[in-house]
Amino acid sequence: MLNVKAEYSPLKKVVVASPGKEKYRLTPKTLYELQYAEIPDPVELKKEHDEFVQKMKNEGIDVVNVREEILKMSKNELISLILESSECQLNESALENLNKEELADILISGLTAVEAKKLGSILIPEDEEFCIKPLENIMFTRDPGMVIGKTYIKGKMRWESRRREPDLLVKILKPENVLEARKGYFEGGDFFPIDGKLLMGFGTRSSALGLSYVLPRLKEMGEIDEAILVRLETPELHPNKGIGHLDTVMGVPAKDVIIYYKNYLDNVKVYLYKGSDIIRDQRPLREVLKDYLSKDLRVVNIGNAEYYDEEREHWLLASNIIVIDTNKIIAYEHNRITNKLLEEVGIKVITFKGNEIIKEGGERSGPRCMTMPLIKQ
Ligand SMILES: NC(=[NH2+])NCCC[C@H](N)C(=O)O
Repeated sequence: MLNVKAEYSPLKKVVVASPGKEKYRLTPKTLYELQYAEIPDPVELKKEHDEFVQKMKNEGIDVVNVREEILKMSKNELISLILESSECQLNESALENLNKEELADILISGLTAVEAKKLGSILIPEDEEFCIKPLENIMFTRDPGMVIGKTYIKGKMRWESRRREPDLLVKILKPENVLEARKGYFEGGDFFPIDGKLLMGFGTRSSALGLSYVLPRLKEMGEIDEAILVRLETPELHPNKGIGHLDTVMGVPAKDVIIYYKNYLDNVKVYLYKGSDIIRDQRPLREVLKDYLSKDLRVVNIGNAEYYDEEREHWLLASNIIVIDTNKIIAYEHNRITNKLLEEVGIKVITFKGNEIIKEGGERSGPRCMTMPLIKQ
């Protein structure tokens, strides 16, 4: 049973995806289309992710891992998904000889032309191609699906390399109430439920069309009555540089605390979805949020809004935290200034090292991106 009340509510059940063989398939040639900026050390990366997951388990959180859940699919289901995803003509009976672990791994980590040839003859002049591209970003479970109240929203991904993820997650998680985002783009990194309302970024990853499709439907379903919409601006719409999702520029660690990239957010346009209208609110986002979060909202500026610290800790994802309990979050260790400011306003910050995870670079990612809450109340 799904239930997500608010960004700042205690986390009870969450979806993650451990990194695996797909991370060994990044090369300078494929980085760009797979939305990466650098090549991480896959061994250290896995250790960092394991430590992060362990820290959630230590807090008694029920952690669902995509890599384990996918094994619950039948062999036939796995094979038909592989055939659907493949750009090459694969030999079905060779696939039948593989075990479930191997099939699941092909779906997530992809299939190179060399591997495909081992399964039967394929005609291809170059070996460096993928018959099935790796789901390089599956580790960022936040984005392809999201829960608000009891409704699961099946996302719609802006960039090609992630377009298989929403379907796969629905097949794995089998949520009961699914609202599918059918128009524009709609991604979880922009999506912040706040107790019957929604705070949502758009313009870089999610789009205005995505919002105009999903919001009225959420309202009809009784999951929201209003929404605060933040227009994200980026110098260049590019799959792996510049500003990405809303969670790369702000966080809501408690009902009365926000983490805020001031230099950027004070200049973005804010709209309110009320009644059946969308109207511009001329105030800076931090003022608007006082009406929705708390009159006594405390704003923790990234890097204390000191230019060099602010720019560095923004780039290293200081806003990208996961709330695990009331006034308790998990954050990257390396954002020391912002973390200290959070402690000073009464937030307990549990940290972990993410030196390889952060090399994803691209449109930036951190603890929030690596979690999809199923129960948060
Ligand atoms: N919610 C997030 N900030 N997710 C970050 C995802 C990073 C991933 N490389 C992408 O560009 O899709």
